[in-house]
Amino acid sequence: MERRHREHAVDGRTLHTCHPCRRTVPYRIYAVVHTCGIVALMYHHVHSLLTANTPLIITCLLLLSDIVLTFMWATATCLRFNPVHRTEYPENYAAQPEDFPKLDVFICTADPYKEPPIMVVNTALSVMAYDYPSDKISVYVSDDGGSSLTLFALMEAAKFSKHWLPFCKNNNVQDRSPEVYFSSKSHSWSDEAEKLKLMYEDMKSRVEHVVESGKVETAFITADQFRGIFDLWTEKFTRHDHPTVIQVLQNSVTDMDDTKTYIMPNLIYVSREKSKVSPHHFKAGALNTLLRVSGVMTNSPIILTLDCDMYSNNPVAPTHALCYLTDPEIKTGLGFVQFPQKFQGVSKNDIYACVYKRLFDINSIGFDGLMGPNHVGTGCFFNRRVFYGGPSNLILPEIDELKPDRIAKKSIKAQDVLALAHNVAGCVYEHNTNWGTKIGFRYGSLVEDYYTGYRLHCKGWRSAFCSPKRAAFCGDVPKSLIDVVSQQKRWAIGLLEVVFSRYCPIIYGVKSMGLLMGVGYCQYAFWAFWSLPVIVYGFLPQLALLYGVSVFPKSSDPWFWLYIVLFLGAYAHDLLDFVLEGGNYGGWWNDQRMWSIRGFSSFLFGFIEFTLKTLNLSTNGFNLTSKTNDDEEQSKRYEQEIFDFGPSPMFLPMTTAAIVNLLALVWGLYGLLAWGQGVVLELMLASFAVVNCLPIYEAMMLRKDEGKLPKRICFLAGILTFVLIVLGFFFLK
Ligand SMILES: O=c1ccn([C@@H]2O[C@H](COP(=O)(O)OP(=O)(O)O[C@H]3O[C@H](CO)[C@@H](O)[C@H](O)[C@H]3O)[C@@H](O)[C@H]2O)c(=O)[nH]1
Ligand SMILES: [Mn+2]
Repeated sequence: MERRHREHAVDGRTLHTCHPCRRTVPYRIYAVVHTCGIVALMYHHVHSLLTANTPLIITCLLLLSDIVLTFMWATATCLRFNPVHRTEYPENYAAQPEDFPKLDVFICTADPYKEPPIMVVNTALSVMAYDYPSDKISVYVSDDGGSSLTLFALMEAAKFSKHWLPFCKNNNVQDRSPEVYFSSKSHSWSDEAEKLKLMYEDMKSRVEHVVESGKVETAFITADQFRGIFDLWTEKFTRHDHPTVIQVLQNSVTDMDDTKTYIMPNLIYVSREKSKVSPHHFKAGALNTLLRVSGVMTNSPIILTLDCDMYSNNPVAPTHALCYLTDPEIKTGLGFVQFPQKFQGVSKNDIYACVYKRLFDINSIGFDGLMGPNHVGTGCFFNRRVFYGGPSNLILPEIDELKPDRIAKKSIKAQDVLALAHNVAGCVYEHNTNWGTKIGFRYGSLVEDYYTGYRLHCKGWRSAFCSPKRAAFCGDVPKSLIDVVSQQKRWAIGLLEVVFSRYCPIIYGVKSMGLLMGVGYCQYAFWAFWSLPVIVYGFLPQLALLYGVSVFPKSSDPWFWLYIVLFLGAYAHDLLDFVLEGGNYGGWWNDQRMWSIRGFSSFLFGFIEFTLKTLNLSTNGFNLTSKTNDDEEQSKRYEQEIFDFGPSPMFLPMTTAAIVNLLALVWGLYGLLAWGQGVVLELMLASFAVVNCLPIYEAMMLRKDEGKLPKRICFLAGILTFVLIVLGFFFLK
């Protein structure tokens, strides 16, 4: 069989190759089989609707759920249509140091207490130390928390970098986040390393001390040039209301290490102006400010965006991206190169399914065979031009200094450059401009990453997925269930904002990008809709079982087998996707469990909050995911893979479902033994749910630790179960 293997070479040297996954053809064949199964199922539903031998409400709800499942299956199938794997050969990238393009790195942080400044420091250091000409790198840190603590930490980072960079480059260190390097046990320590370690610990304790004490004491400021800056933090300065602060902490033109051998990259602290009366558009707003500030100062053609918790783990990551971004054959239409988010410190079987294998790996290679992966917010190299209109229609910004192809020649410390930088970071700057609508990161959704990437694809830009063997970017995962479900609730709301906008992928997306890309994007957009089938299948058949009503075909009925085949097929397919992309079985099991947990919590509550927001009954913003884990008990539970619940109404529906399923199973088994007749499918479903719910029963009854399910939730779930059973009496009997 013909295998389409594509190879891209410049001057006879291969920069990257792309080949289709081997599973493509079997997947396509199976897709046809599964489609036939679904058609049959729909026929069956319509038939039961017409002949009405089960209560109407049951058939309707099941039909509706199956329509959602079918739609979601179709979206997944689009992304299984042509998955590809790419490889880059950074060693073949032959540019001389002076010919490397300039690179602007954006790092976002927003709260020194949820995102410890020492973490921001490590992220910044990891990119400053890239194997890349240092005079070409400019690191911009956006601080939406407007915190002097973060600024102080970055000053310390600048000082430490003068030792850290030479050390990494002389010793070819691979872990360029000092925290990771110094806590790893896998290498022997030279004297030099020991000395540096002390220096790092010293810096870390200073930073942590300052954060703890909540303010920067003058005694801590060692460099005279920075002494006056902290005076900006007056009484009136709050995180929601303050002037712009832009501070050049390191300048590649003047700063070198102590031995005067290495040039230091630019490091710039930016905290945009905030005022309670101007909307600031969360992260998208922060990134747009950085786009303009960096545009005024360095205007590099290539931009890397990072969240403060994603340090760079691979010193040649930028060269991997350059293999695509500088390839003359594809570069004009190439908008961005996306790396997957990878995580460290994940428990053995990833209990909360936080590595998001489907999101970051499986779907990405699926998209990559079409127009390219969606943007996931961090670890992404952009072509600056992408933010200014489609590949062939440039939209000019309001001032010449921001034109994407302008070459910035002036010093970043020049008075007029700094003045303009302050101006473009002001909170009224965007009024009556195209920022957020046609230029820059797009506003209007809490998932600005998904939304912006989507709009760029609609404009005709392509992207490439780059996943080197040594992970390029690593971050932390949330370590308690409440953090996980809250994060995903925010995502669900953001995605619903896209669905109910004029840019809904099912219409606008399909029109602009074609069927496969458009429907593929729906996989995320319609995420919250999963809650419907999850809830219906989690309650309805079980309640019916309690009243002896059978909603599925009996085991003697040929339709019975259709259910079995569709269920097994869908789950086996999912498992296969997972394992072929390097997952383990335990991880898959937890992933599918988290899927149903999300359905009962994040997605359901996302729907509710989105509705309230639309009706103007509530305003909810961007709730940061906490990145501190100083709760030792909690960390221990995470390592041991014990669920950590805690008090939240989001756990109520799933606790109720756990109780209902257990009751149904017991009742059904009793029926089977007592009367020798059983409703097999219902029983199978309930047992599957009960096995999935084991940690919930444990957390309700057997545990005493802080992470158990609070009594109040168990009690309410009991009441809710009772209510459902009573309701069932009226609707199902
Ligand atoms: O007003 C804000 C809010 C957030 N952030 C930054 O946004 C990033 C992501 O926030 P986080 O709380 O870590 O959210 P996650 O859910 O972990 O992030 C995922 O989802 C976000 C969209 O909801 C994307 O922006 C992220 O890249 C993606 O990793 C962090 O660096 C924050 O500092 C800001 O700069 N300003
Ligand atoms: Mn994050």
